[in-house]
Amino acid sequence: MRILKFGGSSVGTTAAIRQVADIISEKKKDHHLAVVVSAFEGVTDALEDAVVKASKGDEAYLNILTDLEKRHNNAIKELVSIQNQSHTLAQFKMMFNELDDVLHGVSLTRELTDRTHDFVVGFGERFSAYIIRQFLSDTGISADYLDARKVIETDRDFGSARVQFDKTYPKICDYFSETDSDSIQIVTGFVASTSSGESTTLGRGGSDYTASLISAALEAEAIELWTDIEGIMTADPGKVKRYFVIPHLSYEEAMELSHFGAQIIYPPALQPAMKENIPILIKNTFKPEEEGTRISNQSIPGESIIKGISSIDNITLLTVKGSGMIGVTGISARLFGALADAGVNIILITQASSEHTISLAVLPAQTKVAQSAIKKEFKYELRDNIIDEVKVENDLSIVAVVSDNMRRKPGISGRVFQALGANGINVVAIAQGSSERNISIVVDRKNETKTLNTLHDAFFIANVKTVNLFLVGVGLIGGKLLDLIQQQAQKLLDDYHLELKLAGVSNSKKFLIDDEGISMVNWKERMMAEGELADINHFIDQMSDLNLSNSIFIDCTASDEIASSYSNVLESNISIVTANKKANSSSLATYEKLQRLAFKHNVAYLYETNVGAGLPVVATLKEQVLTGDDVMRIEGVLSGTLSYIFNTFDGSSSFSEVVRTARDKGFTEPDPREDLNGQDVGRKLLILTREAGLKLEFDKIDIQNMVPEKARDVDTVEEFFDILEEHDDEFTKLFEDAASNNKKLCYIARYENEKATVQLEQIGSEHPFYGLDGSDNIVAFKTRHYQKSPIVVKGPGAGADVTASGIIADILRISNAPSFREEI
Ligand SMILES: NC(=O)C1=CN([C@@H]2O[C@H](COP(=O)(O)OP(=O)(O)OC[C@H]3O[C@@H](n4cnc5c(N)ncnc54)[C@H](O)[C@@H]3O)[C@@H](O)[C@H]2O)C=CC1
Ligand SMILES: N[C@@H](CC=O)C(=O)O
Ligand code: NA
Repeated sequence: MRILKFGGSSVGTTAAIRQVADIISEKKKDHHLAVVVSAFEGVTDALEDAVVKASKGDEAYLNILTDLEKRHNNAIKELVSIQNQSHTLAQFKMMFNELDDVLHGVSLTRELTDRTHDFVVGFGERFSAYIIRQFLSDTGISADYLDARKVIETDRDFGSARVQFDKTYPKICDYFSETDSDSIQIVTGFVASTSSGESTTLGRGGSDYTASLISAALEAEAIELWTDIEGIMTADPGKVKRYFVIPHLSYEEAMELSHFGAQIIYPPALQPAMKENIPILIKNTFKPEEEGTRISNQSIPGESIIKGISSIDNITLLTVKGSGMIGVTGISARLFGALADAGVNIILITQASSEHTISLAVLPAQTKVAQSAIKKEFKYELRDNIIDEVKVENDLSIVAVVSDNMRRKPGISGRVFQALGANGINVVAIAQGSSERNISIVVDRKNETKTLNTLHDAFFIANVKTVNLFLVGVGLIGGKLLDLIQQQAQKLLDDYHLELKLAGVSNSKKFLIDDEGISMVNWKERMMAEGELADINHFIDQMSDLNLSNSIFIDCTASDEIASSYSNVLESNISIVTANKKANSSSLATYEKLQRLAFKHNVAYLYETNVGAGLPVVATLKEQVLTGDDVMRIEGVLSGTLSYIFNTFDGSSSFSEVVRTARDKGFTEPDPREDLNGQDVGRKLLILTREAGLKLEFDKIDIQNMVPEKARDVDTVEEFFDILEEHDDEFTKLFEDAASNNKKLCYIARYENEKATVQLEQIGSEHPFYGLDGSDNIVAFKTRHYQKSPIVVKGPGAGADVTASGIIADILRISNAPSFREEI
């Protein structure tokens, strides 16, 4: 025997009821069935509303009745064949009249007892079971109507009646043994009756309870709870987008998940079935082919370590502490006794190992009651100051990670806290259930969703992890970055389960933030249509308000303003990847502050492309320093633009033309004067010295400026080029001078013996930099470990492709942090 139960949404429309009939006729091929049904969706609430209104003399209850009658009559007309319709309508009318009479009585007496209330709200199930039974018979499925009041007996505590198991089970057994087993019993959910036949109801989870009782009495092989969702999810779909259906849960896991907010089943209602080890299946009426969730004591092979993550979004934490708590036996017993007496429901308890403090979580509505219960119980201890005033912390959430496996697998909590730390989530309190079946974490309410997502990503690693990108500056480099991400998207997804999502974008005119993601193809049209006026502070505020896990801020501007807002980004626990050199080359204090902030907030601050574009220059130097090496000299060609210019310029075309070509190839800064005046190279040298641990300021670098005086202050780049043209001959002369010495021009940055210089030099063929080609950069680090033969990094050091790939490399460094992908 299998017990099927269809909830309100599964019988909400006649189309749904037809679907139910299909499921039943399919199932009955292989099983004996009993079917429990809820009232049509919304009917119980309507009955409740009507009876309350009637008791207040509000005539509007009559309208509710009219609607209810119409709805059920229409269902009969749509579902039941013509020849059976009038009989069914008449039978229904009789039941309905009974309801009508009671409500009329209530409206006259203006009195609503729990007993009448129970009687009225149970009508919905009687109506639906009756109509469904008629419909099934009509379609050729042999079915009987069973009013559960006949078989389920409760005490007389109307409103919260308790089932009398010793009476109920035999009644169910007797009833079923006397019925024709080929006929399916269509049972009214939710309703029961006292020994003298007065109607009662089974409370929350009512129809589930009915199914559970019948299954326990008949020792059914399984219960199937048919609803409008596909099963129990790994997390609340409203908060975690990448949830999925949990294939299997133990009874204890199901209870634990429900305790912490997953409202799919009401475990007390399923207790009778669990006691008899009857498997419970959660299935979707509208997608019957889906597997759903199975709750049983038989685990399935290959189950994930964690089953689900749930949360309670608003709780208050009360902390009791004081010297009077140490080593005094019975304090917790008194505390919890007092709270129990006051009717306080304690959701979570943690005790410091020092025994000095006990914290407990309660629902906000119970804070006051709990506080005064504690005050009363510890009146003398409070007076004598051996227990402090109760500390109250509001606006907190509890997130619980649930699994049976915790008892067997070490390291789960390590993984939880590593993932939280990596996302800058502050943990207010921690508790592990005594069952060792859950770890509960108390966090600020504003971090609830982020915590859920972070943990979901950390544990369900077979699933995709999303990294949320917030890009500021979509010019040459930013634009190329978006192209490259799209190009790599499939591979990253397939090989690394990584989705790079554009969650925010800004150019100098507008910005747009959308946690659902912004298309990397038509971001611009959307941003210009829907976006707000560009404002970096608003951008950062909205980005941090979203509080998404795995967020990275990417700066592809050359802007000082953007650079000066990095500290706000890091303080919002968001990592930064930047191609912009302005922050790292401003004051030493700023550089150091940003490093400190990143460390403090446990986020990444990466800027490989600041020097040598995609070449691994910064990373190489960082590693050397971290391994204890000392940098003695830094020497290099650090400008792709200037390298290209002096590798190409041979007098055959004018100097200004070569500079234009460098710009067109995407090597130059937005303003090429920044390259020619040595500022860009100076910044890079400064950044390298800082990475090497040297404390240098920009003004200590001696820089040779190659921009003609007249061109330095003109407003536009075009004006600059016009003036540069006038000076072409001077550059030709420089080239010819060098050539006459068998040398070539090379713009070299150098740091040695506390001296930093950036200058144009003539170098001969013996010089290691002589053979540079195109936009090549070269940098040589002479260190204590590498004195005779310095470490050299060489290759194209400017251009959109190499720079964009360098930025992606930084993004991947952050995304693949161990907390995200580590297996236990
Ligand atoms: N071109 C190259 O080979 C390399 C460039 N870089 C760096 O990459 C950065 C970008 O360079 P490009 O893309 O060539 O410059 P670009 O001028 O093509 O793009 C910069 C974009 O940033 C936007 N922008 C400026 N201020 C803004 C603000 N306040 N808010 C939002 N957007 C703003 C501009 O409108 C422009 O579209 C620069 O910092 C550059 O030094 C780094 C390594 C190599
Ligand atoms: N303009 C720069 C670009 C890289 O930082 C260069 O030419 O090297
Ligand atoms: Na680099």
